Amino acid sequence: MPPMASSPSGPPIPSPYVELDRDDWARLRDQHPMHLDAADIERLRGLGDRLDMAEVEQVYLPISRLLSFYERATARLHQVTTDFLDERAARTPFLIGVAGSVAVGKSTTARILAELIRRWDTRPSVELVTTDGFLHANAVLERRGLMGRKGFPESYDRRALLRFVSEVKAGRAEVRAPVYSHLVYDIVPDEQIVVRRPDVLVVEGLNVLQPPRAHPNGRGPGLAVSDFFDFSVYVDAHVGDIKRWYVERFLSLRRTAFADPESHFHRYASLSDEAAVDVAVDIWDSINAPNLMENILPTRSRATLVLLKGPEHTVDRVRLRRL
Ligand SMILES: Nc1ncnc2c1ncn2[C@@H]1O[C@H](COP(=O)(O)OP(=O)(O)O)[C@@H](O)[C@H]1O
Ligand SMILES: CC(C)(COP(=O)(O)O)[C@@H](O)C(=O)NCCC(=O)O
Repeated sequence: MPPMASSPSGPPIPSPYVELDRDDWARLRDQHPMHLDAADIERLRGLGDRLDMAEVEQVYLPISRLLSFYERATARLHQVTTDFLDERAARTPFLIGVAGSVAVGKSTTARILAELIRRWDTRPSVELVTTDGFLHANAVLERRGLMGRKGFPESYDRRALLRFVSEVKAGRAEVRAPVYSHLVYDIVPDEQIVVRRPDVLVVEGLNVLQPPRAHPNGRGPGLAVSDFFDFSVYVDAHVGDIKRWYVERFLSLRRTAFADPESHFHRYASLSDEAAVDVAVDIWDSINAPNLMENILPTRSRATLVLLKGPEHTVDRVRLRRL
């Protein structure tokens, strides 16, 4: 059972979640078909992730089945509103948010969900956008003294991200998103992702479940990106495990991405293991851990579904919102 929220007075508030272990969750796949093979999974798996065929079948196929029910129910709900307004129903994309810490494996989760949805019988068109494209460029972050705060809410152009998501949801024919490069550690000038009225949009990023900001003129909070989500997933793990995955990934990146002279981290390519661990731990402790504790973890309770990973990077338990 999921923990009950404790309150300072009175009986505990019942949790809106039901928590299942992996075996019980796996049964909920029912007859949902598997269309991915080992090569697809290899292609979709991020560096350091342990995703395998069993995890896709036991964890992600039940999610895909649930999402197909949500998608149909959401379309019907939308129809109710347009009928009520006596308007002609315009198609609106189904939006899914994927949140969680740096190095927890959000991008693998987002890619696998996108791929499974593409293979539904209805063959929906699916786009995937990561929020790093909405980070301010390094030049702006430097000017504002925010280079050590990359990934914190204030390091993003939140208005542009909100505009992007709301325009896609409104069914705009063509909406553009900027592109970030992990290699150069900056926004790529003149490059954009063009989103053309997909049936489904997956939005992945650290801060996609952030609550709305207080309005500067005191008129109360405005809209948040998550207000446009029809479903959201938070990828969760113990902070000590995530830190270890971050450091291990940093060590492997020395031989791959950092070896590229274009890489922002190229100077770390030739570091010894000990020195590389020191650098990775320093970046983790000074940027990513405080961001996780202050900004990301507090948004977990806003997710529809929480995937709880064990020390081996595998999803061991699933928590689904039912209230
Ligand atoms: N310095 C880097 N150079 C190249 N690729 C990177 C670097 N840091 C992260 N990546 C890649 O970027 C992707 C997103 O990483 P991250 O934001 O940590 O999210 P997550 O691990 O939750 O998917 C991952 O596929 C990761 O391997
Ligand atoms: C680019 C990121 C902020 C992630 O962005 P997201 O796509 O989640 O919005 C993050 O991967 C990052 O680079 N953080 C800065 C500290 C570090 O180098 O790990």
